[in-house]
Amino acid sequence: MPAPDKFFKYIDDNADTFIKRLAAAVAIPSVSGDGTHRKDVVAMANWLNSELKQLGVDTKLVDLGKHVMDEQELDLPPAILGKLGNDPNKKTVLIYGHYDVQPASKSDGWDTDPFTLVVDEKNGRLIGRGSTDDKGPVLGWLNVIQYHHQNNIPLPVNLICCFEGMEESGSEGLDDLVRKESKKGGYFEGTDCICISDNYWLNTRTPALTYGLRGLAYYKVTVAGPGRDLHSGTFGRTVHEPMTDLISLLGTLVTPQGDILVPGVDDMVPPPDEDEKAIYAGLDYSIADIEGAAGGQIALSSDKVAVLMGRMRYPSLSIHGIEGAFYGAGGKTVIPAKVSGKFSIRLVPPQTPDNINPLVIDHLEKAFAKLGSKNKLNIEAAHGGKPWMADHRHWNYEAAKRATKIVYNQDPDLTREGGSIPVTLTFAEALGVNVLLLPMGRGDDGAHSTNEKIDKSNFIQGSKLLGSYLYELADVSK
Ligand SMILES: C[C@H](N)C(=O)N[C@@H](Cc1c[nH]cn1)C(=O)O
Ligand SMILES: [Zn+2]
Ligand SMILES: [Zn+2]
Repeated sequence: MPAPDKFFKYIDDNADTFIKRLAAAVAIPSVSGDGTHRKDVVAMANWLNSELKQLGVDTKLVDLGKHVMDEQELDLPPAILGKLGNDPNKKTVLIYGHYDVQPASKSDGWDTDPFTLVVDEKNGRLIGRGSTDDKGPVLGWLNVIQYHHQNNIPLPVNLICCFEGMEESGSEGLDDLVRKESKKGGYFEGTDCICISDNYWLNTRTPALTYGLRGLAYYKVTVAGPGRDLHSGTFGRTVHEPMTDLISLLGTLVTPQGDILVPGVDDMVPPPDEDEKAIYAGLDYSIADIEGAAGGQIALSSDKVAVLMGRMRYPSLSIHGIEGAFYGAGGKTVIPAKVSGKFSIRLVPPQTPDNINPLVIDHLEKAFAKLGSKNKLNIEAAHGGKPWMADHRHWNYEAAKRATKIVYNQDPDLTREGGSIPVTLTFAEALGVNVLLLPMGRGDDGAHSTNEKIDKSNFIQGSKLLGSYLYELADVSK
């Protein structure tokens, strides 16, 4: 049975209430990667837990223990597990999402306060940190549940929820929980399939179903020598400078064309055959889409297939920042005593952090030795995750395809995502069931960036899509 018209109408009629709830979520700065915000991440967990309870979901908060971040021991934010429905005649779907966000501050270049949701009526946009990644999609599920709860209508499937607060910082603690609860008698027992709404369409017009994610290996490389910051007039050309060493090292990692210079990394990936290239050629995507989303005419190639392969099926190496460097206004003439470069590699099969880390460490050590510097080098392999691919011919995808057709009157693009959701593979392996990624937002949403947004239509139609997917799931043959 398809989702009833009443459901679609309810979502439209309650759009303002849903946007208010999104505003309340965005207002909690649940930045997992910054220890000073840990209490906000926990506040966000409590808020989400209470919203779920009010909607009739039977929830519990699970303590994930402690971890060390930036030399500080911190409590991990809890995972929220929830259940709604327990009918043995219905399929059981596990939904996952995250309630933490990337850091954001007005000084990064936001036009408005990142933690105040701005409703831009003129352009139909909801702007704020987490609007598309991943508070909007998580609340999309709540919108669906609210319709059923308020109207006393059972969901067409049994629902198991798993929401975490550390996804943007390596999902620490979650893998163990997922493995434990996937065993016989565990909380996730009986799961037939999984759905994750935490990525984006390729463009701004075509809905997508996603069957692959890149993995991630994140590094912090530190160069230190002087006992404190130095005057460059007094010490310039008299000492080995950490910043000069670090910049030289970072310069050995990747070319401006994106080729990875760490020996063995690019070579690990087999080239595509003609059939695979045809898949990329068939996707609704253009150079204007990537340049529009990037906000500049800066694509590495004018060939759409090459650009798509760079995002979906090749590894990439990005340099993110330098800690300890002078970055303020004015012309401070300092030699920083200790600087840390941060970079990451997005991984594709057969790459994993375990087989990539030794290559990166060996390369950096050799490159540093060549500098002949007396400074000290420290390399930290921080968080990471393996890449993931699913069978997109599975009934889970069929249900999502039908739902997309109903809500958007369009067939979805079948995509592989360039980003990473580390726990996806853990769920797939631990439960042995199919995982579907069902994105809500558009390719130009600016996740992780300044002025992150979700279009109001994506939030509202996306909520209909999630609900409709549950109805199609109930119908589709296993
Ligand atoms: C695709 C997902 N919404 C996402 O943004 N994942 C992050 C995960 C991550 C890892 N380190 C920091 N964040 C990503 O792909 O960067
Ligand atoms: Zn993210
Ligand atoms: Zn996300």
